[in-house]
This record gives sequence, C-alpha cells and structure tokens, in this order.
Amino acid sequence: MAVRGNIAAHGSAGVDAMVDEHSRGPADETETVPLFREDLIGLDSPQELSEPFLIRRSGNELSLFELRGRREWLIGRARDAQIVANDAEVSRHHAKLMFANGALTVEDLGSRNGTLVNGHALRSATVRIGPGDIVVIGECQLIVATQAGRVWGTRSSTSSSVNAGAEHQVDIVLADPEMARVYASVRKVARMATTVLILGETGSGKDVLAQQLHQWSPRAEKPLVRVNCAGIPETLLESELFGYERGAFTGADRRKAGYFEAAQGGTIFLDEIGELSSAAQVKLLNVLENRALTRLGGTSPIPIDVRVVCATHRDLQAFVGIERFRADLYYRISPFMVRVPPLRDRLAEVCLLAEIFVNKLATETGAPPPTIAPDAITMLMAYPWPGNVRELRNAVEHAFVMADGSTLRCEHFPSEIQTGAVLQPASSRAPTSRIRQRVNEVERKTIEEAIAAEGGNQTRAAARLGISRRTLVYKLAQYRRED
Ligand SMILES: Nc1ncnc2c1ncn2[C@@H]1O[C@H](COP(=O)(O)OP(=O)(O)OP(=O)(O)O)[C@@H](O)[C@H]1O
Repeated sequence: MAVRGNIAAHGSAGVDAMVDEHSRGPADETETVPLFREDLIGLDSPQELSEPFLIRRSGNELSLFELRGRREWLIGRARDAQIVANDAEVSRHHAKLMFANGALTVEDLGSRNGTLVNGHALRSATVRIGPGDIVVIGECQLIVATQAGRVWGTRSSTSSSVNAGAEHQVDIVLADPEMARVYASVRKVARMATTVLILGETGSGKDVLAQQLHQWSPRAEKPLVRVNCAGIPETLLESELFGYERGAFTGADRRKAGYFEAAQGGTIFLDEIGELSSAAQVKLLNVLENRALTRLGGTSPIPIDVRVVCATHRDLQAFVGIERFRADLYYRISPFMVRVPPLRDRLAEVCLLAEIFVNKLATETGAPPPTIAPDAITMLMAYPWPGNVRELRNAVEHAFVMADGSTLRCEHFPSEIQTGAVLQPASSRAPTSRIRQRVNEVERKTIEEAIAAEGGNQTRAAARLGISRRTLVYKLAQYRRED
C-alpha cells in the first residue's frame, strides 16, 4: 500500500545517532510492559500486526505512515524526526516507535511534557501497542492501525452463499478500539459452539465479522452457509432452510437437503433474522431447541451439528416488545451478542478503508493507485456514513472513476458527501462532539423557524417551543457569539 502524507526523512545518520543516544538497550532487551491486556485490545499478536500503519492527526491535517519498511521511527520537533510533530508542547526528540518481529512498541525519550497511550502517561518503560491504540504527543494524535487478517468476504447477490474460494477474501481493517474489542470477543467465543447474535447498522460489517468468526472457529474447514432471511419468499423458507422429501409438494420430484444440512459440521449464518415471519420463527425455534430437523414431507428427524450465527440491523429487543419477534427465539439466539459500531464512530478506520478500496480498484484496473487528498480524507472523516462501510466503498469507487487516475479530491466524491460532511477541527472531532454539533444545529434551526413563524416575537416563539423566554434569549446570544 502506498504511503500517504508527509514523512519527513532528513538523513538517517542523524536519526540513528539520536536514537542510540536515547535507547535503553537493544530492542529485545528492553522492558516491555503489557499496559493493555492483549485480549482486550485485540489482534496485536506479532504475526497479525504484519501491515501496521500510523495515522497522524494534527489539527485538520491527517497523514498515514506505513511502518513496515523501517525499524525505528523518531517522533518530535527536530528535523531528523521521521514523524514530525510541530507544536511547542513537543520535545525535539520526544518519543520513539520500534517495529520489530511484528511487534510495535513506543518509548518516551525523556520528553518534557510526556507521552500518553490511550490516556495513560508513558513513563520510562517501553510499551507494546496495537491496532486502535492512540498515542498522544502534544496536540498530535497517532492512531495505530492495521490490515488484520483476510476473511471470506464478498456478499453474494443471491439470498445465500457457501464460502467457495480464496478470491472471495477481503482485507479487514481494524483500527478502532471498540472494533478491536468486538473482534477480540468474537475470537474468544469462536472456539465454542455458542450461538452468536451480531447487531449493527446496515453495511457496518456484520457479514464480515460472521465470516471471521467462522474462520476462527474449529469449524473453519467445514462449510459456512449464509442465508439472507429477507431474501427468501415466505412460502419457500421452510423448504430452503430444512429441505424436503420427494413428493412433499407438487414439483418436489426429488429429495433436497436444505441450508441447515448443507452447513453440517460448520456454521449457518442467518442474516437479517429480524425479517423472519412468525411462522418461520416457530420452525426455527423448534430446530434450535431440538438440534434436529425434519425435512418437509419427511417423518424422521435428522440430527444437526451446526453452529448458528445470526445478524440484524433491527432493534430485536424492541421487536420483541411489539411482538414482532418471538421472545423465546430471541433468548435462544442471543446468548452472546456483539454490536458492530457504525462507521461514523470508527473514524480511524475511514481513511484506511478508503485506502484499501482505492488500492483494490487500482489493482483491478491495472492503474497505479491514486492518492487521496488530505482535505478529501478530512471530508470523509466528517461525513456520518449512514450506509457505513458499503457506502464508503461506493463513494470511493465513484471518486476513483471521476478522478480518472489522478489524486482523489473532494469534488470527485458523490455530492451528498461533499454537502453532508460537517467539517470541524480535528481536535474536537470525537464522535460524541459530532453528535452534539448535530443536535445543536437542529436545535438552532428549530428555534429560528419558531421565531420566524411567530413573526419575530420571542415570547411567543419560546411558548411555541415549550421553553422559557430566558432560555431562548440565552440561546440566541450563544448563536451570535458562534457567528
Ligand atoms: N472492517 C472492514 N474492513 C474491510 N471491509 C469491510 C469491513 N467491514 C465491512 N467491509 C465491507 O463493507 C461491505 C459491507 O459489509 P457487510 O456486508 O459485512 O455489512 P453488513 O453489516 O452485513 O450489512 P447488511 O446489514 O446490509 O447485511 C462489504 O463489502 C464488506 O466487505
């Protein structure tokens, strides 16, 4: 993958001299403190941190550093630093990153204002870091990211699919601590036969996670059968899932095994489980309870050994509340629940995913990978991505076509992304502050509309909104200050 951004390499001799001066011994002899439990942080075992990247965020500026090609990275204000952080809080030679044998460590080089790793001050020790960890040096944030693993991937256009070949693999990006936690927990549960329910917005990566779960399970060599419950007509559902015997219905001229039987020994992934009709829910519950099924038109039960993974973008618990989903089935499929966070809350992953998608397109078309302009990356990070990773992939594809081989700039992306992005300073671009900003915008619009509707009369506008006039006046003063 191409390196983006400004790597300031000002002569390696100077770098080596500086690093030696501050090193506390060779890398393999340093005291490595396990600051974070590996199983909490995720996939940071040496083998898996094979493609580490660093996203440097400083103000509005974002840059990516590919770490693999170099063993040591000096961070600081000095000209000989490879990662330059140019604010007064940063010492000339502030900290050092080491990437050796698949392990990434960070060490504070006796800086004046210290180095934070995930909010913890780094003292004299060398600390191992992994995907999603955030190193803060002055005003500069360094987010560790990686392309972790390769999994069975592409969505089939049909209602179900059985994994079939290496050409369907996708690269998974994991750079967000919450995502790393989700994957770490799935990795743990993968070893067992527990039924897993994956929740998350559409396009957020539930399918990808389910496939990774299967890959990590002892059933990885057996089939993974994916069933899109929303894609099978109600009348066919039972026969598709559980199969049928010859003569079971008109046209059943031969016996056919269903998806459950096709998944014997492996995993069945029931996607869009929230869309099942109530009749189908009853049938599924029976099979899950009895661990056996009877084909349509059949008499003898067939034992099944299938690991069940379900996913939905629906609020299943709310569905249970309004009796759209059976409570007993809900409890049967949800002994282990994970929630894939929406892409807008995984900011560190946005630019990495964009990079991966653009590189993939370049490979497919035989073109050299174009770069993504920093202001375009900033725009992508500010957009709320209602369609999540799928929408990002489509947007990148659109920009790739429009850019015609040159740098992907803001104007190459779909117009809704250009107009929908709420750009703001990087330092305040935490997900919660983005939500707050949106709420503020809506609130301001509502107040302005109420005042307009009441012909400028603030007392009546306040009454219309159900707030005191004092609050309204206060808000208006606040908006004037913001302007
Ligand atoms: N972490 C990731 N790294 C790389 N690609 C990803 C990642 N997550 C999702 N994708 C890609 O984004 C697209 C949508 O992902 P996926 O189908 O897993 O979402 P989903 O949540 O199952 O969507 P739906 O609710 O519509 O079924 C796919 O092309 C997938 O390969």
